[in-house]
Amino acid sequence: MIKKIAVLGAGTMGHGIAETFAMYGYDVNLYDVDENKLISAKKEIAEELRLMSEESFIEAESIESTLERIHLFTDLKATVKDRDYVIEAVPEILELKQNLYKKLDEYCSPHTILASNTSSLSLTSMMEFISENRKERMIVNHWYNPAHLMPLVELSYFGNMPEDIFQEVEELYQSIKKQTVRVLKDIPGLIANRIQQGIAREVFSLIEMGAATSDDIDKALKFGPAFRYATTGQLKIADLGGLDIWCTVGDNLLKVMDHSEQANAMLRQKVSEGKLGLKTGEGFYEYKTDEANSIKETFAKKLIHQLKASEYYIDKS
Ligand SMILES: NC(=O)c1ccc[n+]([C@@H]2O[C@H](COP(=O)([O-])OP(=O)(O)OC[C@H]3O[C@@H](n4cnc5c(N)ncnc54)[C@H](O)[C@@H]3O)[C@@H](O)[C@H]2O)c1
Repeated sequence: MIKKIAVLGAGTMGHGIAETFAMYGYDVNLYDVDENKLISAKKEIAEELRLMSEESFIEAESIESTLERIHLFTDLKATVKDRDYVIEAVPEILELKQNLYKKLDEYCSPHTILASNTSSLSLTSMMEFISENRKERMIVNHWYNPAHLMPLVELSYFGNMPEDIFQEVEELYQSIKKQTVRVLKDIPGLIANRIQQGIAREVFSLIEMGAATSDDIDKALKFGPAFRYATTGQLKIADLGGLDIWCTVGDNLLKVMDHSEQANAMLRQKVSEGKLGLKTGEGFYEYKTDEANSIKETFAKKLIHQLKASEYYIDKS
């Protein structure tokens, strides 16, 4: 049974993953090569817990004990030596991850399960230098950002891991109230990122052709397709509407929609001009320098409310 967790990399994803396991009572060792990252991660976790408590998602009294369950490390061997489950959220560089797994294979106990939060690297390539026995205990567990608020975790189900070990991982995620899905093929981007890129490609194309303002395109998504996607999903929606209708509309529309195989040209232009969004004050919208924190807080609050609402429609089967 998985009890002791290690999270490697305390950045955008790692801090939120550590926070989530600790919120649900797990003992967590959080490791980073940069000590400053560990310090800022702990501060960020405390802030996020405060907001969740203000929004009545967690009890205020639980914050201190949650923080006490997260132990900070800069020594990899010490981080993982007694751990049952280790999840890595280090930068998306294949060699870096391969080297890390080589060390983990050596430092971890034979029963330890090794998971990667990779967004785009194949499990097969990350496993290249590790022992055959450990390959049975390696898995991709892809979380969504922000990790402590987004329910989805995609689990690779590629056949390398025996069923009983896989079920242990699934049960781990059930115990922290995540919605897992099994991804059956080792494909770049797994499932959710591919769907998201498909939507983003058309959204960027619509703004490029001047079909509507940024605000109206976002509203069309939020109050149109995304509104029902949150509750029902594309395939069930297709069934509800009728596959014949989807077939006809697909024939009419898909040929006039964006087919490009690269990132959108207008998006690339904005990047080259340094317009990177909130962090530089301009992207598709403009931002005042002092409003970044309140925008992020409002985003997090909305997700907390969405998370509470999802109790009604989440798949409990
Ligand atoms: N950011 C996202 O939205 C997102 C979403 C899902 C998955 N991911 C994936 O999660 C992983 C981490 O992404 P991130 O956005 O959190 O990155 P990040 O840059 O925010 O954090 C990475 C952390 O790893 C640390 N690090 C660097 N080398 C290390 C090493 N050898 N050992 C331990 N720590 C090391 C860095 O100091 C940093 O704190 C990547 O594989 C990424 O593709 C990211």
